[in-house]
This record gives sequence, structure tokens and C-alpha cells, in this order.
Amino acid sequence: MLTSLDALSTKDLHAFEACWSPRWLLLLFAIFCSLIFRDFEATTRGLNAPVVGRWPLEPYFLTGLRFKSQSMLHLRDGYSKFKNQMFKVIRLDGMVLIIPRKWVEELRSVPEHHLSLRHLQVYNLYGKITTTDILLKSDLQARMLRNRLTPCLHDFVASSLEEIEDTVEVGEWTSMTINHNLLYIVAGVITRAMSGTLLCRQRQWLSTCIKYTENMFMTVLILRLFPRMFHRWISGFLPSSWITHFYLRRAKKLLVPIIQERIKDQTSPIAGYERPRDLLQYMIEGAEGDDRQPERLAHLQLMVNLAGIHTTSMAITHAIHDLCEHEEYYQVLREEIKAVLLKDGGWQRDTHEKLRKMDSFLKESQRFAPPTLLSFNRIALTSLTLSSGIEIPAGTHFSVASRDILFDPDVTPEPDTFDGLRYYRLREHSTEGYKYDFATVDGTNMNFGAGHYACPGRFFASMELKLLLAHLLLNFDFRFPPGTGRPALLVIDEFVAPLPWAKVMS
Ligand code: HEM
Repeated sequence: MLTSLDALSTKDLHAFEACWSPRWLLLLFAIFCSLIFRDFEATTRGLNAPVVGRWPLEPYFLTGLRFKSQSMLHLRDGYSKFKNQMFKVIRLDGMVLIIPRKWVEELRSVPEHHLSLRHLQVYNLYGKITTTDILLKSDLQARMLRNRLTPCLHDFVASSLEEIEDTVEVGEWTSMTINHNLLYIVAGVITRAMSGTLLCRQRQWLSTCIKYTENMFMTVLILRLFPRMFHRWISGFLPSSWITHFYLRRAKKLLVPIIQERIKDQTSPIAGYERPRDLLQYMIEGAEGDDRQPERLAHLQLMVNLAGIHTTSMAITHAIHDLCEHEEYYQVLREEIKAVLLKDGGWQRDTHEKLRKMDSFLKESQRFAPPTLLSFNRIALTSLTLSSGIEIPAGTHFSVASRDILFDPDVTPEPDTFDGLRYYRLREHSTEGYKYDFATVDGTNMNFGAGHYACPGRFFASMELKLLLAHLLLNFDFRFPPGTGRPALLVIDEFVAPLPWAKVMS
């Protein structure tokens, strides 16, 4: 016994020594040095703007580290002091320039080769490591979503409703982590419209889409802690990075045979062939050049799910939390649903558009809990000169403080009060009522972005959220478990999410 213990401790000692060999120590020292001496200003160089959130003499990397959990405070501080001019916040991976909202009008139509969302996404998401660099190779999925699926959105109402009715289990009063449950329901509804009926009830496909996104974001959040030059090396040790690649491979394995089958059906149709109606089909029909490769199409489909599933399931979770907190809206929304359904004789193709109070409630809920504190995220690919004479050098990363704008009393009266019918009343009293719709983006509400990149899935999201919330409200009563209240928001850097473990009773 003694011998084996001795042997074990000798082995451990060797392992320990190996860990602390000069090679490893040197590497740790290199990482530490590059953290401290990292060029934080590279992303906003040449722009003279105040830096917010930094304590006197504080090293940039410490401010960046604090931004991880205090981003809301840093941005609020910056916006309250400098809302009409630019300022900088320090994120651990570099500075971000926050531009005033008055610039958006001028910048929103600047062409893609000058101002790019996708280049910034790939840079921010470490595209080469997390496999999101596909976004630079093609925008087929966004174009088809915008130009083919959205114009015939009404065709997707019946199938989305069927998906919701079949998958939402009407049960008894139980306590559940609502976000997790809704994630799979939302993933099913989105999959049905994006890639068809073969996959929407396949648990393996749904978990592939969900886990790909979660592991991808986990990898990004971890890598942001380290300087870029070490990313490739560090990612080799990150389980979340291996898992991201695993789920991409699995997505291709599941989707490529379906794509091949569809291409075959399309090129040599047999009698009675009925063309599927979903985004995948539109992509197959609209693809040119390399985009026609089944593997490429599968990867791009995964990018749509990456953009759509978590954003939508978080929105519905927040809405339910808000309902639990402001119970008076149960009756308001239920009465509206029942009245609209009675008038239309059940769900018709455009019934969801008549749920104006619900639309307003969702928009107010999103104002309090958007998916990100920063929107209109762009990188200047060339140097730009604004009409005011201000020059934005090539390479600048900028965003707008979209949540703070919506908490500005000049934009939203009594901004700290949750008023679920705020946008409903504005809509009723305006000749341009559509400006207050959930899916409308403008110079003050940029939760879906702005300009020609504004979320192409927002009209689908709005429809899906209303169908799902109406179904839930007609079948469930949600409450927070006794002794608990609305869970705090989980904010890491600019990302906002409901607490994954928050429970509600239904
Ligand atoms: C509440 C739910 C959603 C929110 C809050 C949201 C938000 C956003 C935002 C902020 C952007 C960036 C726009 C910009 O910076 O100008 C975006 C882009 C995008 N969204 Fe959404 N989104 C939602 C749902 C969806 C859904 C359901 C889909 C797909 C069915 C989708 C597909 C996309 C795509 C493909 C892009 C990239 C656009 C491009 O590259 O041109 N989104 N979304």
C-alpha cells in the first residue's frame, strides 16, 4: 500500500513539474505581458474621444475585465455624459467607439464595402476558430430570408401554429426552467420554416443548432480573456471549441443528404413533385457558384439558426418574466387574443398582425431586456468622412448604445416604468402607426439593428412570438415560485440573457 502511494505521489510530482516547466512558465508570462501591453486602442485609433468606465491610472486590461460584469454601468455613465458625441468603452479584446444616434441616419446607408457588419461579426466571433467565417463567404441566407421568405410570411402562419400546438405540452402546475423549455419549441418552429418538416421534430437536429450556438458563444467569451495571438493555441484546449466543430460536422451530416435529395428532385422532378416551401429551398434555388455546394448550404443554414433561435427564445422568456411581474397584463392580452380570434373566426393568415397590444407588450419587454446593449455594430473598411467633417479612420469598430438610447427620457417618457401599452397608444395616435411596431427599426429603436443589415428575420420573429405567446396565454398561467421575483438579467460584456436557471410555475 505504502509503495503504491509512494509511486502515485512521484507520478504526481512529475506531472506537476511538467506543468511548471520553464516552457509553460514562459508562455504564461508571455500571455500576462501581452494582456497588459495589448494594443487596446487599435480598434479606435485616431479618434479623439473620452474613455469611460476607467478608474484613474487603472490599466486598460483591468477596466476591460470589469466591463465583463459592469458593461451596463460603463455604458450608462458614458451615455449620460456624452450622448451627443462619441465616447469609448474598454472591452477586454479592445476599445469600442460608441457613436451618437444622430450619426446613424447618415451611416445606415453607407455601402457594405465601406462599412461592414459581417466583417465585424467575424472579427468579434473569432470566425476562423468558431467556424463563423462562412459569413464572409456568402450572405445567401440573409438575402433569401429578406427577399423570398419575408414577402410570403403569411404562408408560414399555419405551419408555425401547428408546430406550436403539437409541441407545447399542456401540463399541470410545475416549476420549470422556462428558457430551456421554450428554446426547443422555438427551435422547432424556426426549423420548420427554415429547413422543413424532416428536421423540425428531430431532437438531434434541434440540439445540434442549440448547442452549436451555445458553445460558439462560450468559446468567444473565453477567448476574449486572452490576446488574439494566443487564440489558435488556446482554442485547441477548449472543450467548447471542439464541441462547436463537432456540432457543425453533425449539422452537415444531418442536412447535406436532405439538400442533395432536394437538388436531385429539382433537376429531374418526377410526376407529382411538389416544391418544398422553406428557406432551404429558396437558398437552393437562389444559390450561384460555390454557394451551390451542399456543405456550404448546410453551414449557412446553421448561421440562420445561430441568429434566430436564442434571440427569439430569450425574447419570449423575458416576456413571460415581465407578465409574471406585471400580472395586470394577463387580462389585457387574453382579452385581446380572444376578441381578435372571435372576430377572425380562428387563426387566419394575418390574425397575428391584429394583436396590437401584444405587439406593444413585446416591444416594451425588449426595451428592458434586449439581446445586446450595443447595436449597429460596424467596422469601417475604408476611412469615412461625415457631413460634420468628423473622420472615421479605416479599421474603427463602432456601435450605438441601443439600450441606453431607449432609456433616455427624451426618447421614452418615464423610461424606468414598464408600460406594456406604451407603443400601442403611440400607434393609435399616429398617422404612421407602423413606426411603433415590434419589428420596425428606426433611429431610436435599434434592437433589430439598422440600415440594410437590419435583422432580416425580425418579421418572422414577430409572427412567431405572437403565435407562441397567444398559445401559452390561452393555456397557462405563469407565476414566479413563491418567495421569488423577476430574475435579474445575465449581462456579460454587451450580451444580455435571462438567467438560464430562472424558474417559473405554470
Ligand atoms: C427577437 C428576435 C431577434 C432579434 C432581437 C434579432 C436581432 C438581430 C440583430 C440586432 C441583427 C444585426 C442587425 C444590424 O446590426 O443591423 C440581426 C441580424 C440577423 N438576424 Fe436577427 N434577430 C432576431 C430574430 C431572428 C430570426 C428569427 C432570424 C431568422 C429566422 C434572424 C436572422 C438574422 C440574420 C440572418 C441576420 C444577419 C443579417 C445580415 O447579415 O445581413 N434573426 N438580428
